[in-house]
Amino acid sequence: YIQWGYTYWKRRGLPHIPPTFPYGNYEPIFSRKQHFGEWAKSFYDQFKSRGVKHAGLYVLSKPIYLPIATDYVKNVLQNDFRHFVNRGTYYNEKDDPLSAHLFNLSGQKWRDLRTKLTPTFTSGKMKRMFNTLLDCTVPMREAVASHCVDGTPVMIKEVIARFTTDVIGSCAFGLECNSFKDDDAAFRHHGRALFNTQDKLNRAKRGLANIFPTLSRMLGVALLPKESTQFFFNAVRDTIQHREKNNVVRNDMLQILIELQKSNKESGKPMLTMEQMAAEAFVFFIAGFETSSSVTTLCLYELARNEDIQNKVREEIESTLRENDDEITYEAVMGMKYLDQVVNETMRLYPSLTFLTRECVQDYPVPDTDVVIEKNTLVVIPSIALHKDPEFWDNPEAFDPEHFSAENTPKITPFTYMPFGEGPRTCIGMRFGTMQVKVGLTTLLKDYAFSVCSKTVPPVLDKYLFISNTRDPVWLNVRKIT
Ligand code: HEM
Repeated sequence: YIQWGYTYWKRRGLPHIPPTFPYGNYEPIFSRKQHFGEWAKSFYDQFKSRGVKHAGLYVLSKPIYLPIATDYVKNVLQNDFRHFVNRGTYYNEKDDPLSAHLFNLSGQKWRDLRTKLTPTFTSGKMKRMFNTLLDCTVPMREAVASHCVDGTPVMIKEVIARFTTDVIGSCAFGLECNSFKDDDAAFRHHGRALFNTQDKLNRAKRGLANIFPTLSRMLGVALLPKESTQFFFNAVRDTIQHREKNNVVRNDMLQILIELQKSNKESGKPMLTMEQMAAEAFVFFIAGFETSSSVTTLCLYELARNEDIQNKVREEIESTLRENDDEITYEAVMGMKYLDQVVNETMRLYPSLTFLTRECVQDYPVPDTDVVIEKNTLVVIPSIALHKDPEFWDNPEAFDPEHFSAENTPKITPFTYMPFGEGPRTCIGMRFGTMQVKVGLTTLLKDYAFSVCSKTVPPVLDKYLFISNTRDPVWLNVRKIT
């Protein structure tokens, strides 16, 4: 029966690599030889060199569809999105209520919630949150300054993770997280717990849930640590109750959820439950702090290795701030063109999600072929492979912000650069994430110069995580600019 299962793609006439029992094509992930994104890239590269436009893979016995040609990628993510509405990630509303958030939800529930939450991230709302975000840069700069005084290298990844935790805690939950004052501050503690890859039981549960979601739901598998679920739920409930009781109004995402709730009530539309509100605030936290922190950290790492590029960004920051009476404003930060190029190039080389997924929700005949992608098939789009494909990028492994210069940007082939995903399910927090990364970089680079030190090692992806988090700490030397 298993052997027959392994002929699935052959029977459909799709190019594939012969699978072996029991892992299918998934052995390098089980033996931790490769990160999932690197694994998907290695197949993309193999098929691409054979001139193949799409292919099939097996995760254990589960068939996976791998589009290679950019028009096929575009069909899945955008043109034929109605066939691929779901992301195919695991959630369990009953046993793991905080997992039922926008990132994981499927079908109509996702559509309804996406429409409701989209107004949270307009540029007007971003401007309203800008000063809250700016306040969070003060302890970050103090932490970096202390290393200039004693001349020790700074573990920049931890400093930035504390900054983004404070930012999201403040802008999503309306709470001061104090990540810099207290090494084990609650939000930072739970943030670490959520990305802890040392817990073997949790790793096994995660693997089971992603490969066999229906069985896992039946078994009541919950992926979030119970104490973290309780912590985030209480934080949201207590804050909402406090605001309602004391008529407190703040410029943050929770306030936007509260206002949404009020307008739903007035117009007789269905209200969000407290669990749903907590799940949304939670996803803003989990999707927002680690992604932005990785991008900022890896950007500083690349700038430390490329002094000329670092100097050029700093010159732009200095001249922009000079023209702006030394004030860091939303318009000043978002208007810097070279900074934008540098951030884009960081996300090309180190996308936070090295691959995107979609689940087929109704049988899909692939245009101009005899192949039909069946309902429930998981589609994997290896964005990192497209980001580094030599057909689309000159010198793809080099950190070169000129890839995004005014001259080169119009030449970028659509669907070969997707740091925030693409199509209707693209990142909802893109504006906020970009703003956060750019504010972090502007406030640090204007006063401090970064360089590599003896402890700096090239970033290696943590193979236990699906997102692209670096396995080792990132150490840099820092010097105050006089
Ligand atoms: C630099 C920072 C960030 C990066 C690189 C990033 C990247 C991504 C990517 C690649 C996706 C998947 C898109 C797809 O499948 O097409 C995604 C989805 C998502 N992101 Fe972000 N993100 C960032 C910041 C944020 C922030 C700050 C928030 C919220 C405050 C956020 C909330 C979400 C949510 C809720 C989704 C799911 C959207 C949906 O399914 O409708 N992200 N993000």
